[in-house]
Amino acid sequence: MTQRPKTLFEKIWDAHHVAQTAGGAHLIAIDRVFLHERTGASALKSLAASGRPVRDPARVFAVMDHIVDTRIGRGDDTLMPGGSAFITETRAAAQAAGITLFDVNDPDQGITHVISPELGIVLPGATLVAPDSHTCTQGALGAFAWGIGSSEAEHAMATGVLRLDRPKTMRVTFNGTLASAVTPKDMALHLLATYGAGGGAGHVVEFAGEAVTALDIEGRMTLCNMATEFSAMTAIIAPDAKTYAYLAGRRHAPASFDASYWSKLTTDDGATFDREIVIDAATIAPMVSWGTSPEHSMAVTGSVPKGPDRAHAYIGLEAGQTLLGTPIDAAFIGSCTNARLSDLRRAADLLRGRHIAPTMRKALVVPGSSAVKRAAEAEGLDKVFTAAGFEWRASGCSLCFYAGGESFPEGSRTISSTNRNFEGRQGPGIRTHIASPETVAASAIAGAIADPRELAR
Ligand SMILES: CC(C)[C@H](C(=O)O)[C@@H](O)C(=O)O
Ligand code: SF4
Repeated sequence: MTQRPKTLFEKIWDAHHVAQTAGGAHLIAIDRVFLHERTGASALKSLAASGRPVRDPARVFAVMDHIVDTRIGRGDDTLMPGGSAFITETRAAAQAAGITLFDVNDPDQGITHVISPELGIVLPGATLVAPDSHTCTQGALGAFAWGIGSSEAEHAMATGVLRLDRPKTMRVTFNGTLASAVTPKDMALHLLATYGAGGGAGHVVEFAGEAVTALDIEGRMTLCNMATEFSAMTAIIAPDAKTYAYLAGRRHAPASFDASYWSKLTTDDGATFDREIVIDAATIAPMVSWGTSPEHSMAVTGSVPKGPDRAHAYIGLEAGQTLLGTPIDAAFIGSCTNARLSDLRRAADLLRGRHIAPTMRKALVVPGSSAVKRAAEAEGLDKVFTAAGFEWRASGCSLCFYAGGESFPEGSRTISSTNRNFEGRQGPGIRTHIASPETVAASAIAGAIADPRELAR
């Protein structure tokens, strides 16, 4: 009997399906749990308080990324008022639970979704959960990886399973080839601008097509990172030879990949999705957000569309205005979206021998992990950034989100390689424009929103 064709997601789901409850929910086996200090300590503490151990500590990892101070020479002190408690409590709870902790000054420290792939913790065909909405990033390795709440994290650690309603499936196919200076960030913003921030609600989104296969693993992570901005449960990309080459030799990855199993981790011909979207990659331009939702995004050369009045009022841009040439005060290159080595290299390529505009009030680069920082320094990228007028920091989430301490100068209009441009996301009153690292670099040089293609020529 031939088997019904299955999507990649269905194969991972079926392989991890433990049972179905009387109410119709499913119990899914969880291979890895990843915690960070912003939400992790509460899950660990609540578990300990209930007298239950972590069922299998070897499958649970924690890192300090959200609250840590990214100024060089840090300890447990942080700019967030009261923030040190997140760090010290996570450390104590992680040690008591016997899980692996990447502490503040650990050489493997970094943003959760950067270090999990870097260390080979997330694997093709595996399930991974973390109490963080951008866990979808890790689907780029071919895992079913999704963000959960703290109480679900507690449940997963105690039992090794989670209760789920079966998500719907969607395939987003990017056919053709990206134009030069167009990046995975632009693909994500194009998808959001076209189909809306609610477009993926309730779905596991498989990204497929030539333009996705052509991406390197770091680019695939950028694309998957923004699935949560699309309201998707998560995203996934079929693993291929690039995935295996990326993972080879990573500390927690298996010594070899069994081709007979791993090569089956693809969507079968004839498998069906609840929804399909097809995009011609060649039509995508460098994108910048104009408003206060990632769906408020547009081609950098376009004019601002009519959106909600409140978004126009907050961002201070009218419908019909061009974005190009809009003065900016600050620039940020960082986050789990766009702070991997390839991102820093591409931004540095544009900044080499140039300087940010004298009107810029703050510009900083925060590497996605301590390993990325070391690798960038070994290539001299830190020198390129500092010579261009950027601050060079230690790794962490930093100004991707406002934790209550550091922000941009009051009233700043900021261009940022991050994933969220909500009101107040980077600090009270801060106006955020999200874009690729190339567009951030080009705009910092111009002191105004700029088209990276102009510099790349
Ligand atoms: C603090 C954390 C729970 C949050 C998330 O879940 O995404 C943060 O990482 C973010 O990007 O807003
Ligand atoms: S870098 Fe930003 S988006 Fe990513 S986990 Fe940290 S705060 Fe969230």
